[in-house]
Amino acid sequence: MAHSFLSIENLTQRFASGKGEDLTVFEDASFGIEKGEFVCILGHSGCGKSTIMNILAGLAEPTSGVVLMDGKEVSGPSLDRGVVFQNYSLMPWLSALKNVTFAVAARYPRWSKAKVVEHSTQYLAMVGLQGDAIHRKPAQLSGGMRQRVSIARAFANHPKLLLLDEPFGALDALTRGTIQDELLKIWGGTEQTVFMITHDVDEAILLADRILLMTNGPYARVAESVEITIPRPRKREEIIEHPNYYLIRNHLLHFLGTRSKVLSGQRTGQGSNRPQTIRLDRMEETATESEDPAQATSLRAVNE
Ligand SMILES: Nc1ncnc2c1ncn2[C@@H]1O[C@H](COP(=O)(O)OP(=O)(O)OP(=O)(O)O)[C@@H](O)[C@H]1O
Repeated sequence: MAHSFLSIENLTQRFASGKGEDLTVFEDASFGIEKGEFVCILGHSGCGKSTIMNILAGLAEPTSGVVLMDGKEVSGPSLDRGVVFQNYSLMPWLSALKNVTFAVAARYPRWSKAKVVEHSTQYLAMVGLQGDAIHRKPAQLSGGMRQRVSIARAFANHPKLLLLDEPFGALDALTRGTIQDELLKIWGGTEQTVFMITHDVDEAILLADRILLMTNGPYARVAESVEITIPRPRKREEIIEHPNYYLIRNHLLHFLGTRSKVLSGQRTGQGSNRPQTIRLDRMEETATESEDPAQATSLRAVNE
């Protein structure tokens, strides 16, 4: 089988629980992400999303299994992988601009100082930060502004893979909406691949090409890969009008509400656990033979 751009192969994570027995967070998890894809992962608290993210970032080692990016094994952090966490992780003693230039200068050591500043300023402007604000230190910025700085910093470095761990979790709904739009705009203009953790079903539908659904832990599984069959560009106000919107949303909510528990702890035996591909598309079905509107729902499950 040809490898994806990002290939997660038989990833297993166990932690010593302190009571003598190990905690198996997930076992033999396998999935791929293609170049340029925007993939979100949804699952209940504790199922292992951040653990997967940390392994992808090279910040943690799995108990067994490998992650390949462009065919090469991921080990240790790299400038090819940009990470945005919920808690901003900005350097408090540097201005917003310097937080970005610091990273850009490390990524492009041969660039002149002027070019580094120009490039960084441009990315800050893309997330709506300009003028006096970019010379302020993180403590003098609002939470939303700080999060914009970390997003600008990550994007300005053109990582091949952008890892976002609940990047908008701490923001109010309005700011969240604005930054989601900015993120889509920047991502749309680049070749970047995005992997994002979120707890927000609507955010995932708005942003993702595919949503990975995890069952509850321990022995959590990435059980499904749900395609978002809503064309881009997507607008927050219009997306809910799309015939597939509630179809997909209900499927996700049902999984999170019921099936994530039912499927939890079910071990599928030996070998890699690949998610089932789910494609829900009312349009496909209505465009073909179905005459009964109640039947005009296509649910195709394809084993990868
Ligand atoms: N270093 C560690 N040592 C022991 N157990 C750990 C460690 N890191 C994570 N865990 C456990 O592994 C499980 C998965 O944790 P993880 O943070 O990946 O979950 P999550 O899905 O990201 O949760 P949340 O949505 O709440 O952030 C949890 O039961 C957690 O307690």
